Amino acid sequence: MFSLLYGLWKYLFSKAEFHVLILGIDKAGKTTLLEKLKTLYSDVEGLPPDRIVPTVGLNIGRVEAHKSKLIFWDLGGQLGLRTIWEKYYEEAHAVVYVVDSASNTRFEDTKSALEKVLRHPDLQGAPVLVFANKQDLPNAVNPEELSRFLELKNQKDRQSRVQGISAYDGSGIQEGVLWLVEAMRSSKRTELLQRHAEAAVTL
Ligand SMILES: Nc1nc2c(ncn2[C@@H]2O[C@H](COP(=O)(O)OP(=O)(O)OP(=O)(O)O)[C@@H](O)[C@H]2O)c(=O)[nH]1
Ligand SMILES: [Mg+2]
Repeated sequence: MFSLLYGLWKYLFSKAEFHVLILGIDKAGKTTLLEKLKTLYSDVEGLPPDRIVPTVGLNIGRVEAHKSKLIFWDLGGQLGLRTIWEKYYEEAHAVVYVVDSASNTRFEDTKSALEKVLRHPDLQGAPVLVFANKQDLPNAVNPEELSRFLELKNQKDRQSRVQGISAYDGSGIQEGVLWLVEAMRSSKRTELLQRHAEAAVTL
């Protein structure tokens, strides 16, 4: 009886928890974004951009947004560090892929790294939100153009969206996060991860 009531209580009142991977090649602005997310969605003031260094390990940010707990994992994007990304795929509900919209010489690199991420079987069905970052720069490519270049429309088994943002001034971030939470709430992958978690508790 207790477990039934506890289950009902949990269902009604506990907040859904989602793991979100922040990926993208080096210097895209992933850690700057993570720190901005902390400022926007938690009591903790994130680090200012001039105190952020290239990521070698893992940065974690826990925030609450739209009645959900979001745990962001930010990994390093340097070529030699990208092999670590896949260790986190299995447990991720979704991917935020950050692109430096003002660095067109690196668009091919960013596109092939993204394609590799989305091809991986451990990320099957995971919604992907591309943040076209650095929109504050005058030479930034707009999100529509970037979307055409990345050919995300070809993604049949997942929800995807490209959103223009600036991790400096925060513009566009909340709009993107709202989309992401809704996408995760309705995705089959979330159901699957939930079933895995329940099975692990029963064992
Ligand atoms: N103009 C502008 N610069 C940005 C923005 N976001 C990040 N940057 C700058 O871009 C550079 C790289 O930012 P990081 O956040 O360290 O990039 P990263 O993707 O975490 O890089 P790695 O950790 O090496 O993978 C820094 O000089 C930032 O200040 C932005 O929205 N606008
Ligand atoms: Mg970083």
